[in-house]
Amino acid sequence: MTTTLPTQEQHQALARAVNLSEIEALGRERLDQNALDYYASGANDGHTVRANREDFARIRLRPRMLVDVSSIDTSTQVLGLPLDFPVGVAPSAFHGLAHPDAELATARAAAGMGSVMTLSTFSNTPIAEVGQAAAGRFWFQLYLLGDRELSREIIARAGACGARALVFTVDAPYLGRREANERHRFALPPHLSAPNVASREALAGVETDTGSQLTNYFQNLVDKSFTWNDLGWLRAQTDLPIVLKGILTAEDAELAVQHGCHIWVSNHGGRQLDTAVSAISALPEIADVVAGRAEIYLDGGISRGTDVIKAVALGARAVFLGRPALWGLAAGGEDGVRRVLELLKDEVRLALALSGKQNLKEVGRDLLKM
Ligand SMILES: Cc1cc2nc3c(=O)[nH]c(=O)nc-3n(C[C@H](O)[C@H](O)[C@H](O)COP(=O)(O)O)c2cc1C
Ligand SMILES: CCCCC(=O)C(=O)O
Repeated sequence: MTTTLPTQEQHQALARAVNLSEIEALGRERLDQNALDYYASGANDGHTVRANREDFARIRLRPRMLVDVSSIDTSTQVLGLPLDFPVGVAPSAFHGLAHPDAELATARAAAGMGSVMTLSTFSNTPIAEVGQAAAGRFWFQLYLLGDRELSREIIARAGACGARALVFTVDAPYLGRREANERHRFALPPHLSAPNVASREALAGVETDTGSQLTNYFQNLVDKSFTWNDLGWLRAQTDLPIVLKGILTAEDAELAVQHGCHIWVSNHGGRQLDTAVSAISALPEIADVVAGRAEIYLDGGISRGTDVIKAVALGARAVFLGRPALWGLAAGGEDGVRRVLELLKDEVRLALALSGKQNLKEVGRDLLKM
């Protein structure tokens, strides 16, 4: 396996970056319009994309003083997998738009940092190769396809390649309308494909009459009729823990627990239903109803260590990064994703120390002024 090393200049720029938004600026510079539209966009007016960030900033902390914080432990476990800090990489399609090493770079960075990567069904790299690069530190994200037989094969392959969990995305029976992609007629460049689901030819043949190639491609492939009643079928396909990604209400969280699933609170980074609640504002009612019966994760708008500890305080066991990982990947491949994770890990440690907490177990709702 080859690795494309960052140039000296990229390496230095990454090392100088002091926060995730500086890495975002470096990443954006390196992307063309097609990729930038795809990575950055939210659905419609982008209200939910902004709310994800703003609602984190609105929550204020109640730090405690005169605590021995000479040693801080940021570690946790997700489904029995030890993490050095409570941050993983969320699934995102097409890492090849950001960097030639694509998902391999992301997987290596996450594994090297003691994190975990979630591999999208729509990766540009086959599951088997990513599984090797991730050294056991990966979950597989499933889009259930209309073709059940192919879905069954993909689920089996993920398990055989070492995935530790199946993350079933439930908020996207259709793709939300990302208007920048429609306007600029998004298309996957000819050198990239989605090897887990379909050949390059299948993708190239898709009509682009709505503007974005993606909308039609996705619509043709994904099962839009799947309901809670069908979860038994999914359960029968795998022994892996199942995590439902895209839960935003206490009602659905209760159903998830009743079906033996874990819960990933998410609005898909504001890319699906615009004006849906922010992820962090949905978390309290979900944590209350779940009451420890399942693990809870969250993504959407994480950019600071204080965001991470706020989510932990409200009941998340770990949080996941969508766009920030992609900006890092664009800015410098494996090096760039590693830098994103490193910066956030350091911020989590400092946020804990300045809050008067020695470890994540001490982080509860009393840390927050809502
Ligand atoms: C470019 C892009 C592609 C995505 N692709 C997928 C995907 O294939 N499957 C999925 O479940 N979620 C996908 N998501 C949603 C992310 O997993 C995650 O929910 C979201 O990005 C989190 O918000 P953040 O970007 O603010 O961190 C994608 C997000 C982005 C930005
Ligand atoms: C065709 C892949 C869709 C990926 C996705 O979930 C997103 O763009 O948000």
